[in-house]
Amino acid sequence: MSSETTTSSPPPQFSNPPNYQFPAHRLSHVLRNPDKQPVVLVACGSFSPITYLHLRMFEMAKDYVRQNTDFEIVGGYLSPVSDQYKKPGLLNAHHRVNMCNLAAEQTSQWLMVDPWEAFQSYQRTAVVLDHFEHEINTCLGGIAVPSTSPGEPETRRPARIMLLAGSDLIATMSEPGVWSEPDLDHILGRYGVLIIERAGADVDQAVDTLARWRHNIHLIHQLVQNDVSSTKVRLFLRRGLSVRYLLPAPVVDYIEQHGLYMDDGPSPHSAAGAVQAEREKGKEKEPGASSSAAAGGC
Ligand SMILES: Nc1ncnc2c1ncn2[C@@H]1O[C@H](COP(=O)(O)OP(=O)(O)OP(=O)(O)O)[C@@H](O)[C@H]1O
Ligand SMILES: O=C(O)c1ccc[n+]([C@@H]2O[C@H](COP(=O)([O-])O)[C@@H](O)[C@H]2O)c1
Repeated sequence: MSSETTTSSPPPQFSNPPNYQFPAHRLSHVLRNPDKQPVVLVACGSFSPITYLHLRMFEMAKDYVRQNTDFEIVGGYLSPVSDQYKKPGLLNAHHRVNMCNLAAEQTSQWLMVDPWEAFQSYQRTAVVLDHFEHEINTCLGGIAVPSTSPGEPETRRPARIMLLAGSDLIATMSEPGVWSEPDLDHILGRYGVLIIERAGADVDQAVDTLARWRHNIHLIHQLVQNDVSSTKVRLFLRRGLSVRYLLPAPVVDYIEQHGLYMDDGPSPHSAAGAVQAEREKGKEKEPGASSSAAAGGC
């Protein structure tokens, strides 16, 4: 087992949202190349709404990893943040998760959406990465490595969990008071990060400040500059402008169907849509039920 995935601390206790099941339907359970280290990419963010750029981040990371590292990507996850993050423009988690699912299932062969952090209290990114480590390496037992010679038993190798983020996020890591020092050490020292260059964020300065973890920070340049953001998409929608071809078509259709992002906050439309979304899933909660998180086992 590599040092990155070994821990001496006691196993973490996680609280799962009600009826939670870790999505692993697209995880590659067997490593294609036994000489490689399996890696799972995790993108944390608001995804309000998800754009093509969020999806492109994974493709850029895939190319980078293939060309520059000894990793093999075995899974990619979008992890939408909890409603408790309370960022302006943050739509109800049910809608954000639904839109991410539409985008992942209908435009990609390998991306998955983990609703674990979305459907509960706010979880720090360090804890989110620990959750993936727990699900993939403890509960699922890591990734199978095919034997290279006849008679040799199959072995299992822990997947390395890595954060995938835009350079604006890494820039916040050197802003005082945003991230705690132990969390930065945990995220960058233990897991590592793949950073997609983003116009307007001074990535070099950010990485200089985080120099002690430089070996675990991979910078990926955008060869085709794309500065679409969820903020711009929300602005377009408020002004009645088209967002088609900035987002996957099923996401645009979903936004139109539910009348989302027509004003600054959660609109009566979107609130009604959220209740409807809950009903459709047959999981409408009783008042106060949100605190009934289940203890997270395997
Ligand atoms: N155009 C982009 N280039 C590079 N990274 C991006 C881009 N858009 C989003 N990201 C990254 O995607 C992740 C999730 O982002 P988030 O959901 O906050 O999107 P956003 O477009 O920045 O949202 P908002 O505009 O609401 O702040 C973050 O790591 C962010 O840096
Ligand atoms: O864990 C932390 O301390 C922490 C501090 C700042 C931001 N984050 C995460 O970073 C993501 C930022 O998303 P956004 O939309 O604000 O760019 C979101 O998933 C947050 O939970 C996490």
